[in-house]
Amino acid sequence: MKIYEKAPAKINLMLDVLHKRPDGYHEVEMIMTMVDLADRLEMSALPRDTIIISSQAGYIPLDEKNLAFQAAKLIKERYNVRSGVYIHLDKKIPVAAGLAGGSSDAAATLRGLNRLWGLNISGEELKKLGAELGSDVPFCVTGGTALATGRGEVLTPLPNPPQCWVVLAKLPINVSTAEVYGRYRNERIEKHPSAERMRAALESRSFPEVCRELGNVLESVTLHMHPEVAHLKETMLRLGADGVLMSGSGPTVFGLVSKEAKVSRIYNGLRGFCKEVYAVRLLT
Ligand SMILES: C[C@@](CO)(OP(=O)(O)O)[C@H](O)COP(=O)(O)OP(=O)(O)OC[C@H]1O[C@@H](n2ccc(N)nc2=O)[C@H](O)[C@@H]1O
Ligand SMILES: Nc1ncnc2c1ncn2[C@@H]1O[C@H](COP(=O)(O)OP(=O)(O)O)[C@@H](O)[C@H]1O
Repeated sequence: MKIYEKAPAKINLMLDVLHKRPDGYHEVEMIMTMVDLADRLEMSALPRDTIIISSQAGYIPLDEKNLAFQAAKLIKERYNVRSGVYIHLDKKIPVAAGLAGGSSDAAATLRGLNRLWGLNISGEELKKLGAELGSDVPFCVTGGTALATGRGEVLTPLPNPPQCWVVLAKLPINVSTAEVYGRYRNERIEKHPSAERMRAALESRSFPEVCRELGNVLESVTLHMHPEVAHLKETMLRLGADGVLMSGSGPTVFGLVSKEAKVSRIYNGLRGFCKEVYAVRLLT
């Protein structure tokens, strides 16, 4: 039997950092949603007690460093599963981009193996397992749109944003999430984004208000280290995007666009100097 799971990318509509915790993580307030840019996972049972990962992407680890491997190992150990699994990852989400590709693969592995091995693990339990793998994994288990607090694992469902186009652009820069959080300083932020106001914008289903409330305090770190990301943001706005923001710790920048007619202009304008550009819909 083969099980297929889709692992979509997330974007952060707002991200605020409250303070650093004694455990080294940062207390955050984020509103996240999914976009229709997804990895695809194929899982099949193996008679031998082993986990094998393959991928068409040459640039991700295929051993125990892979988050899908870690998810499979965790579920096997916790539920005493003796059979093995072969997982093929068809990677479409750019890696280390602020789009939670690895986290979404881990979440899809948890969902898929729950089905493959008939374990009947509840959604709540899958989220708890996910939190052991990474702060963004619990959100990726359920998807939709949510307010994430704590270190990202405490979730409150919210209404989806009004449907629109999302243009994503990633410069060939590597950004480490740990380094960005490590360099973050609260006192450098003039105006923090507001989870309350973004929530109100989502509840009133107002696209202009969603665009107005976009904000991410981690931009203060990544844009300082890589000024070309700020240039990318400006270009996207100039080309006509309705709202523009860096996702997560970056470096991917996304633009929200309501009118389809504008999308190809923005896409083509960006392709001039950025190789990785995607035009997708929100996953609502
Ligand atoms: C910034 C965000 C925004 O959605 O996403 P990405 O840019 O990674 O996609 C997340 O907070 C990232 O979540 P995730 O990528 O799962 O992080 P983890 O693996 O749990 O942690 C990686 C490292 O980031 C730091 N970290 C992460 C989360 C958090 N709330 N505080 C932190 O300080 C810690 O140094 C940790 O060792
Ligand atoms: N299945 C996976 N897909 C992508 N990256 C993975 C995976 N497993 C482990 N990684 C590693 O996780 C790191 C973060 O990748 P990713 O989740 O794509 O980024 P981000 O946290 O910025 O959204 C990368 O350094 C990558 O090598």
